Amino acid sequence: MTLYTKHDVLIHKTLANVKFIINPISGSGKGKRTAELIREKFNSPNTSSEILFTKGRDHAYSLAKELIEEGETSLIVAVGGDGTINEVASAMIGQNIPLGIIPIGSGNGLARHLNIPLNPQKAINSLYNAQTSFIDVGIVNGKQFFCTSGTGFDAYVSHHFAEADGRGLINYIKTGVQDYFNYKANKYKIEVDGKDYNVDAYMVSVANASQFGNNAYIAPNADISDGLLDVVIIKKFNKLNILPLVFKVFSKSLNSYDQVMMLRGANIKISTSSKQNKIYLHRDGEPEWGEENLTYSIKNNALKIFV
Ligand SMILES: Nc1ncnc2c1ncn2[C@@H]1O[C@H](COP(=O)(O)OP(=O)(O)OP(=O)(O)O)[C@@H](O)[C@H]1O
Repeated sequence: MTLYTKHDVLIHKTLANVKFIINPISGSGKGKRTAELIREKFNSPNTSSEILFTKGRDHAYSLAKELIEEGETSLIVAVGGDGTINEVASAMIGQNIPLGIIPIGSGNGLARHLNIPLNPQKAINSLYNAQTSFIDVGIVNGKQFFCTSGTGFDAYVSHHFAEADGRGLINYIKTGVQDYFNYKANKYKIEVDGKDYNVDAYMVSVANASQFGNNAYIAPNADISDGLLDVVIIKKFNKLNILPLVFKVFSKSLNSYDQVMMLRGANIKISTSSKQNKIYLHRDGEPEWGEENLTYSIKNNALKIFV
């Protein structure tokens, strides 16, 4: 007689009807190969699975929305980078169906934070050992983010990266280096849970997870289910001193850099001024335009995940 544990039963139920939403252009384009690996692994008669490819921006959101409305899916797996995860997860907030992740993006910040394997085969296999948990959802001006958001230099780079010829880490570094010498600091008024700060800064990041991706730890102590957002302000500094800053970002020690200010709170307002009346913003690395006043809040443990 076979004895099944509670965990076996959970896995069996969650993998009974799995839908994979794949972004074919994420990262360096591993989508098609990952689809083959999924087909090989999910070919047992006990599980039903389907693979859907996205066709452009926001398509992952509408695919996930349709799957939820149909009501037959037991698990939706986002196969892509942070932008794809953002679209799929935005449709799944407050739902009972959990989100799985197979990271094939350029930065994979959320997947790295959650310790999901970056090798597609290992990430697929890890679904068979996954557990259900919940993470917070960040909101900026009414729209969701799950990893990081912010305004200033990181948002400026995200706009130019979206226009670059290719994706992947190398293109991201090229864009960042080109932008670094053009970008100028701005004055910001930042309110965190009712307390005001006035700063001259290169960027103001708001983090739910600890990193942008590629192990660039912008908020090394961020906790993804504490109901709080980490606000990281990189104040104006001598641009020639970039190397110690970069070193601290990649060694998880940005909090010890003297031109960095770290705050934490649930309700955050960021105000600045710009000649165009709109400012560079990003949500999970995807470029957007924000108004001169940004309002951030958080929904505690509003997304069910299976990782
Ligand atoms: N078929 C498609 N063609 C072009 N763009 C697409 C397609 N499907 C989705 N997109 C868009 O691709 C963009 C990038 O996706 P994603 O974030 O997954 O990859 P990435 O940027 O390489 O990884 P990361 O965010 O981890 O750095 C998103 O804006 C998404 O909406």
